Amino acid sequence: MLTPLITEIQRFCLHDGPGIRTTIFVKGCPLHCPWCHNPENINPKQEFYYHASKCSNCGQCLTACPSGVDNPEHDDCIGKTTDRSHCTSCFQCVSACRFGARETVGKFISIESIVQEAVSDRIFYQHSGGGVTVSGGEPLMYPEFTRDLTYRLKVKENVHVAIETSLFAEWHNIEPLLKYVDLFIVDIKTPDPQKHQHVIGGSLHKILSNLERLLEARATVRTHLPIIPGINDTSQDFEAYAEYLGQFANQLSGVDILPYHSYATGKYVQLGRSYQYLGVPDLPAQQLTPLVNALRQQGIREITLGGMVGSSPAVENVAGTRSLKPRRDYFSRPVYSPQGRGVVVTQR
Ligand SMILES: C[S@@+](CC[C@H](N)C(=O)[O-])C[C@H]1O[C@@H](n2cnc3c(N)ncnc32)[C@H](O)[C@@H]1O
Ligand code: SF4
Ligand code: SF4
Ligand code: SF4
Repeated sequence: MLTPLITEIQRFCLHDGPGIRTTIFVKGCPLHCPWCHNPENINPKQEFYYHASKCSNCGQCLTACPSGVDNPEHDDCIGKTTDRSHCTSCFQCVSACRFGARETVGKFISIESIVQEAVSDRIFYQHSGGGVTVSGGEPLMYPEFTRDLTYRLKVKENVHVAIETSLFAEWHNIEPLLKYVDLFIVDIKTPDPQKHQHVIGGSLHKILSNLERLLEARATVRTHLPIIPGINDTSQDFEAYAEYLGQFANQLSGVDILPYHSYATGKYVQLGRSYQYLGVPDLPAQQLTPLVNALRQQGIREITLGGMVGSSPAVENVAGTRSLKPRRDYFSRPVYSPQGRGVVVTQR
């Protein structure tokens, strides 16, 4: 069985499905969305973060590195650069660093341990209608692992299971999950097949065919539409999305519009990678009103800006994208949302 490295088991998540959830992030993805806010989950292998704020410039990592990064032509700590082309991922620099400025990303955790950690928050799931979400990276890159994990969570532990996926996978690896996954959250990154192939690196046809098969099988499905400047933010894109999804208005449980945000910029730097969207401002939620209207006209059951939040998807019914109010989450902390994150804008 191909087993993924895990980058995080994140508790008390409010944006990855209904209620309070634990989200499990697997490392590895067959696609490469250049705006991805989880860049640490794209490469399936272990990497390291370099935390500049903790670095004392002691140079121990350079001395420890066997791969020539302490060669005189490299006059600086490799962690500070975006060029790790000489790096062989031996992580001797991580061991050498006494200041915690270098940190490995991704570790193997047994399915038993993942399940144990996830079910420790069962009480919160029960009170909020939450559960566990498998995300990443791409869970379907590890079909047997995901099948085994969701089987144990659903059948043995009886918790609500969601999966966040691109659906870029073979149907025979998706079908077995129908028994164990309560909610499929499916990302449609552009309605344009050519752009999908060239920018993201996978077939849109395969993804949509899998989506339609899930709907035929009567799975519970929401779609995520990440709206990315220069990729899928024109009125033609919005119309294409609405026209396609409108065919399934009665079958989809909802559509979540995710405005582009740049909060992962720092992670790209820490991973020593360049970020193609550097300087691109976050997309204001107001700009997405035409998409909301186009989807609404097609009769989509529920539309949110930013995804589901809190104890129930039906948390609040806000008439328009402008009337964004602070809300209260499960622990009565106000949830302010400049982008309209998690606001249900329409429900039928
Ligand atoms: C990181 S992906 C992981 C799961 C799966 N690989 C997928 O693409 O759905 C989780 C969600 O984050 C969204 N996302 C990624 N980068 C984003 C960004 N910069 N702004 C807004 N949403 C983003 C994706 O569109 C997807 O809905
Ligand atoms: S060993 Fe750690 S603290 Fe010292 S230079 Fe390298 S990263 Fe910075
Ligand atoms: S992980 Fe890369 S940078 Fe660090 S010591 Fe090994 S080769 Fe050098
Ligand atoms: S498919 Fe998901 S995890 Fe993979 S690069 Fe795109 S957004 Fe990131």
